[in-house]
Parts: sequence; C-alpha cells; structure tokens
Amino acid sequence: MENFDDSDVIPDLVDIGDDRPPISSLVIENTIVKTVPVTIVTGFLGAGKTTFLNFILTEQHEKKIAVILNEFGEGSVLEKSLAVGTQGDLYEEWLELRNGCLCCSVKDNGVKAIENLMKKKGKFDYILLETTGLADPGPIASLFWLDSELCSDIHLDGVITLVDAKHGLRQINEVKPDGSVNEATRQIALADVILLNKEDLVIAEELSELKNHIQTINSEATFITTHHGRVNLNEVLDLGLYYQATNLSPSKFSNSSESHLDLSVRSVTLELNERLTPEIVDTYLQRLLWEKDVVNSLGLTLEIFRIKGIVRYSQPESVQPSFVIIQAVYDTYDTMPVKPEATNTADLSSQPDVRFVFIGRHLELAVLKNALLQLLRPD
Ligand SMILES: Nc1nc2c(ncn2[C@@H]2O[C@H](COP(=O)(O)OP(=O)(O)OP(=O)(O)O)[C@@H](O)[C@H]2O)c(=O)[nH]1
Repeated sequence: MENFDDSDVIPDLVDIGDDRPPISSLVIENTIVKTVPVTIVTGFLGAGKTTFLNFILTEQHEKKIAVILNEFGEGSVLEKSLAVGTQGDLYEEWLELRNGCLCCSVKDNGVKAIENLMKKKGKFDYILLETTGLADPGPIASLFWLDSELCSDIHLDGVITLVDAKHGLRQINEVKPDGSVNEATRQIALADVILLNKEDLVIAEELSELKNHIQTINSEATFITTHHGRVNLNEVLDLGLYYQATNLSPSKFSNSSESHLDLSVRSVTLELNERLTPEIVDTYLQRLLWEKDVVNSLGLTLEIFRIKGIVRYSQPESVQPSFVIIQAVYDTYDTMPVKPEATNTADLSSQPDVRFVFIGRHLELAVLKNALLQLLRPD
C-alpha cells in the first residue's frame, strides 16, 4: 500500500527488480491473518447514523460488535448516555449491551486508541466507527487502511454513507464560502455503500432525483433505500473491499463516462485497451495523488478523492496476476490481484485492459487519458 504525506519528499523511482514479493503472497497472508474489520459510518448531520448503528447493535447476529463514536455530541439516547472520561490522551466511556456488543466514545480516532480498547475489553468481531456529521471520511479511511498493512489488529472493510432523503440534495448543493467541496459531497464521494435514509419522508420522484444526482458524483457506490437505517446486514458488513479483490466483481464497475470538463465533484470513467505494467500504474497514481501536477484545460489541478480501477498487467501471469483491482482513497492506494477462481471469467473477458473510475473535482477525461498515454509512450 502506498501513502504520501505532504511533508514527505517524493521518493525517486528505484528498480525493484525481481526481489519484489508477488502481490498474491500478500493477499494469501492477509487471508490467513485474522484481523478485525472496521466499517466507517458517515453522513451529514441528522442523516440517521446513530439510528442505523442502533439497528445493527440490536439486530440478531452472532457478532460481538463495538461501535466507536469519534466525537462527542448531542443527539441520540445512545450518544447522550455516554459521559466523557479521561485516560491520558484517550477520552472514553463504555456502554455495554446485553448481547455482548458495546459502544464507546473516543476523542482520538487513531488506530492505536482502538487497539488499546481491544486490549482492555477483549477482541471484538467487528468495529463500526461513526464519524461526526461534519467529518471528512477520507483521512480517517486512509488512516485505517494504511494501518492494516502495518500488522495492525484491524483492517478497513468499507465506507458507508447515510444520506437524508429529504434534505440530502440541499446539503449536497450547499456552496462553501471558501469554494471548497462541502462535507456532504465528500462523504458521498468516499462511499462504498450509500444508504438513502428516511425514505418515508419523500415521494418516489424525489428519491429518484436524489439518487440520480448522487450517482453523477459517485457512480460506483451501491445504493440501498432505508427507513430508520434498517438494512440487510450482509449488504453493509464484511464487504472486504480494501482487503481482497476476490469479492469485488469487476462487473460492478459501471459504464458511466463523462467526456466534458466538469468543475463539480463527478465520477469519470477512463477505459483503454493497452496492457500496463505495475510500474506505469504506480507512476500514474503517484502523479495524480501525490505530485498533483496534472491540470485540466482551465489550468485547474485535478482534485481526486477516490479511484477504483481494474487493470490487466502486461507480464506473464506466472510473474504477475493478470488482472488487479486498484483502490485509492485520497493519497493512499493499493493493488489487489483478482483471483480467477473467485471470479466469473465471463466478467473478466468483457473487461477492457484498463478501466479507472475517478471521483473528484475539475476532472477531464482527455487529460486523465493523456497523462496515462504519456507514460505508455514517452516519445
Ligand atoms: N422519519 C424518519 N426519521 C428518521 C429516520 N431515520 C432516523 N430518523 C430520525 O432522524 C433523527 C436523526 O437521526 P440520528 O440517527 O440521530 O442521526 P445522526 O446522523 O446520528 O445525527 P447527528 O449525530 O446529529 O449527525 C432522529 O430523530 C431519528 O429518529 C427515518 O428513516 N425516517
């Protein structure tokens, strides 16, 4: 996994030769090591996050789930019942439920804090991390994802964003005085699953207008319409999206594509029938996510929040797996081999060699494509 901090110096590319471990061995390692999945639950103020978490906690399941609130706030009974305590730099208070699940409030949402909690309370089967309504889930997701590579006890499973069916459109369209992307849009851009909650408060036409608008921002998320956050748990937990490519069917990648320059946050799909090497993929992603020196025809830097991709490598399969899934959240990205035995081969045969879906602002398909072609054909 790759991550870059603004303060870091961009490393020179080095020849990694044949010493690089095959990617598949990392995945095999991951599947052996049992770590605890973390699902990030986000959504604008009042969208129904706490209602959704309460539903999961009380729903019949075999799991010992820990819900972690990363900020204190007014709100539901669940939140109000948590008093603020202090232990070093970690503020925490527990609420233990009869079914063994528990709820905890932490001021520090770092991975270490959660690992410390697990030491004290025993391992959980699952962690749900609720962000505040005004949080940008990108850095939080990067943090948990990155740490899973560092032999942590936990791994990022997915990002779920709740959207208020009645007020969602207004929240998404809100203009920030400083011109930055508003929180509701960022939360949607980062989502793997979007719950259109409070469906009881709108008519079908309003719901489909909202869904269509959200789909232009994030064409890749799965949509579920909910009432008081009631959902089939299989659709939101144990998705394994940042962990293994086996259960991420390539057919999930949608066909939407935009060729014009759009200044708002949008999904843009780039398809190409050219075999890439891992080095080209790395260089391309590093330019877009770290160096950020790719600009559109108006001279605006491409601001990318999320990338999902599927790429066929040019090496023989004995050296590299043929297809890899690429996930990127902000400045963190990773490649995961698609295991042929877990994939419908018909899905793979209909895939172009390269398919990237970018979610961000100031995106322009021609610019994204040219940046990749330049690497393929430097002359
Ligand atoms: N009508 C209706 N009300 C709902 C639904 N889901 C949640 N609510 C209500 O909406 C209000 C806000 O729900 P919460 O679950 O507290 O929302 P939240 O996202 O946790 O809110 P913050 O923590 O303030 O950001 C509560 O009064 C809920 O009972 C729904 O599907 N329909």
